[in-house]
Amino acid sequence: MWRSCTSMVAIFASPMSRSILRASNLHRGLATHLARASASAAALNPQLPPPPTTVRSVPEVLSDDLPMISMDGRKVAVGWDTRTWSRFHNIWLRDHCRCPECYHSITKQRLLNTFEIPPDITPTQAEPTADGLQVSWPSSKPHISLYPWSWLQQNSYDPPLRHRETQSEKIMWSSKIQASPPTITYEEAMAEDDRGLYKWLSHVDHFGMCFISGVPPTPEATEELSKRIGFIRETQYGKFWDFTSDLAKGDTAYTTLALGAHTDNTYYTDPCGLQLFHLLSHTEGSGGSSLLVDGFYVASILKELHPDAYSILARTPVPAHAAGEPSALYRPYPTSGYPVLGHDPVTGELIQVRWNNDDRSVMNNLDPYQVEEWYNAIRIWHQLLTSADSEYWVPLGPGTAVIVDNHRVLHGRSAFTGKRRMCGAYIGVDEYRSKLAVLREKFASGPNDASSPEAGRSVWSPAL
Ligand SMILES: C[N+](C)(C)CCCC[C@H](N)C(=O)O
Ligand SMILES: O=C(O)CCC(=O)C(=O)O
Repeated sequence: MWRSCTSMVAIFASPMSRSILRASNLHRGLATHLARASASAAALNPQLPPPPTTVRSVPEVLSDDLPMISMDGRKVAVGWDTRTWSRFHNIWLRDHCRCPECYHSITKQRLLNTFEIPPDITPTQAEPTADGLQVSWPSSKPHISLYPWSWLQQNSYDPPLRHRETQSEKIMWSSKIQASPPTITYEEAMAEDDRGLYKWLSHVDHFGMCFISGVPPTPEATEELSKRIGFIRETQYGKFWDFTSDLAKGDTAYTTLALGAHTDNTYYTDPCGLQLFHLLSHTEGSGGSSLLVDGFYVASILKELHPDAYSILARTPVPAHAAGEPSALYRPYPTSGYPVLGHDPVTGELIQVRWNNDDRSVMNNLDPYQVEEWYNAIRIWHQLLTSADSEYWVPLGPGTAVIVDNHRVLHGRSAFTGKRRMCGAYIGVDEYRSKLAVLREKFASGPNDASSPEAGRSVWSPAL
């Protein structure tokens, strides 16, 4: 039902965007159109990171068919097959020795003093063994390092053999996702074996959001649910929030006004990673429906249809502030802010959307020759964000919470009347990603991960 390619796939796309995507055959096409568009965007604007690099895959090493090894004085080359060799600098290999003398097996910290390695260090021997590449180093007392084959393949840099941090599959969505939104039950999320928690965070990782049904309609239960992921991030709004339209805090969220699609915390250097909402009650009035928009989906359409607009949004920093509380005046550092579309400097992939037009400060860093171009770009961005194809309107209610990836999915609400009580919490992006990484170790570690529940995290874990 859902298809994916290496990094992003548009699903639940509507006719307009689907025709674009179908034109180039979804599987390959999306990756192609994203790569092509990022290549064109990068060509337009050198400040953009390079488009995603292509990587080769190599055969798994079998004990009866060990790689070839050669040395040239500065590097050790490993021949995976006749066509594919990886070259590792001697100093790089010595620096990455993970024997108990060089690397703390519990804390996973380097013990070796990198700066005592002679710049021209050269192995006395490098040979293939069933367990990996064994390198003997010259020293007053012999030092032997062993590098597992899978670790060398994972960390090959000349050439790159696979994405170091394989970008997990992002399943992009339009308003069509209302037919079958990612959902888990409260029981699953709270189950102590963490399988449901892993399912929950996997949905968030793939979709950028997930509903939780069957949540007891209380702030206490909602807070406990939030804490299943990690500690709640406290801000000027408090820790766990339980709010209504009383301007208890100096922000329009604490009014009855409509809020357009936005991401929170654009005024922080480090916007929160996740945001959980649970509508506890709404009486004596109407409206207050919730809005969700997949910022990655909209950005992929912007890139395809308006690469110049994408490019200027990817490179123009946007200042922001939270100044409604007398005791607080938040601005990001540097105060010039960050672009609407943030990219991984290594892979060139889109990794963050930062957009809140209400919280935006004075645009006093614009290139005078690009002022109208920037406004044209945000106008197109806004048009795409607010199209019927993009907007997923969902009336929340007691018992159903929703969590969103605040780096990808924009949220908002329609104006309302009456008494409306919303509660929720922020979770930091690193707390979210750490919990997901630990759950992946527990439930999805592959044969090469070298970690195990019994032995614990290996010093060769691909995450280190
Ligand atoms: C979530 N909570 C109601 C506590 C605060 C909302 C803050 C909204 C702020 N304008 C922003 O976009 O970050
Ligand atoms: O009240 C709502 O439904 C959402 C409020 C909001 O957008 C926010 O708190 O960031």
